[in-house]
Amino acid sequence: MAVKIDIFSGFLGAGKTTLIKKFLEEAFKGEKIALIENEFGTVGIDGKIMKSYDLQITELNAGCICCSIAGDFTQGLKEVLKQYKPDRILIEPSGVSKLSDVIKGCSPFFREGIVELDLCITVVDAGKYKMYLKNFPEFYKDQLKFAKTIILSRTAIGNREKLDGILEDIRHYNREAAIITTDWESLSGMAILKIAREEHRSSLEEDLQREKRTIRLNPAKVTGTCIEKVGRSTCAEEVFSVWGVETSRVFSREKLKDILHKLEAEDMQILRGKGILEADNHQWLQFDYVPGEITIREWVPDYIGRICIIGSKVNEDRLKQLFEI
Ligand SMILES: Nc1nc2c(ncn2[C@@H]2O[C@H](COP(=O)(O)OP(=O)(O)OP(=O)(O)O)[C@@H](O)[C@H]2O)c(=O)[nH]1
Repeated sequence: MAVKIDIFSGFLGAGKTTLIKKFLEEAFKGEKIALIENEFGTVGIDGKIMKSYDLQITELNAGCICCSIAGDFTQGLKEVLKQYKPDRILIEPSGVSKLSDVIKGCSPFFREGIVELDLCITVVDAGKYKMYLKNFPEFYKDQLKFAKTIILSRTAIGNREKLDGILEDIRHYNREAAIITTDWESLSGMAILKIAREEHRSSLEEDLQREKRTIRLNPAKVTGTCIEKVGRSTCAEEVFSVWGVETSRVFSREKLKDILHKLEAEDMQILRGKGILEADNHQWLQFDYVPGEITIREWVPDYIGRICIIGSKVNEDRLKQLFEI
């Protein structure tokens, strides 16, 4: 029987990892699961965050599995299939990956019948929809266009009118996908799974055919630095930059909060920050930063602290100064 593949796409900080956790806890019980975790930065954080779950994790960092490390992705997928023999493989591309390229990376495996696409989800932060669509249209539209299910996150912050406006706008890019606007908290993982499986109206084959009509692949470039398309496709590395560091530095919760607040005021267009750090009294903290939202949680001890900051104008020296590293 073909191994199921689920792709969890979505822009930086949209809620991909959070959704994967929900499915693991509420919907995928009893299945042998492998997770391919792709981080744009050199320092992986999500792989550590998912460690408490019973699954096989393959981390592919320092680039996007859709372009600069596409070869590593193919190899990683092969190895997971051969060595782990899972029932299901979850793929979390970096937030700046193009979904069409991730699907294309899986295509040879689909064609051989080794794997079949089960879920193809894009998570969209309802609060930042317009801003990201305006500033990063090439990446954002691609993630919307090729999803079979689009799930809005942070719906609690928007009124119904605003959500309906987003819904209407998304339909310009994707008329087929099932769009979930209900707050996740009130839906079970099983309910989301059922919607994602039943409601989308086109098959992957149809999507690939549609894609073929609009994208001409240069086979020599498929595993190279960037899949070449008619009208040149932009690579995430050309638009986004990242600062990642491992550190033994100890931060108080207050100090960390203060630094993250300062990120907001910096002229670096920081879009995402995440990390795991040692705090006072041998405690550990895990933090998430998206513009306008800082979350700091208690965490389990690790052997080293990690910070990853992604933006469009990242200044490493200034970040080192801020974090005092
Ligand atoms: N309030 C609220 N917070 C959310 C929601 N979804 C995600 N978050 C928070 O947003 C932060 C980022 O969520 P992640 O699930 O790590 O997002 P991601 O898409 O995996 O992010 P990347 O690591 O950039 O790929 C975390 O602090 C989450 O708890 C939501 O629907 N509502």
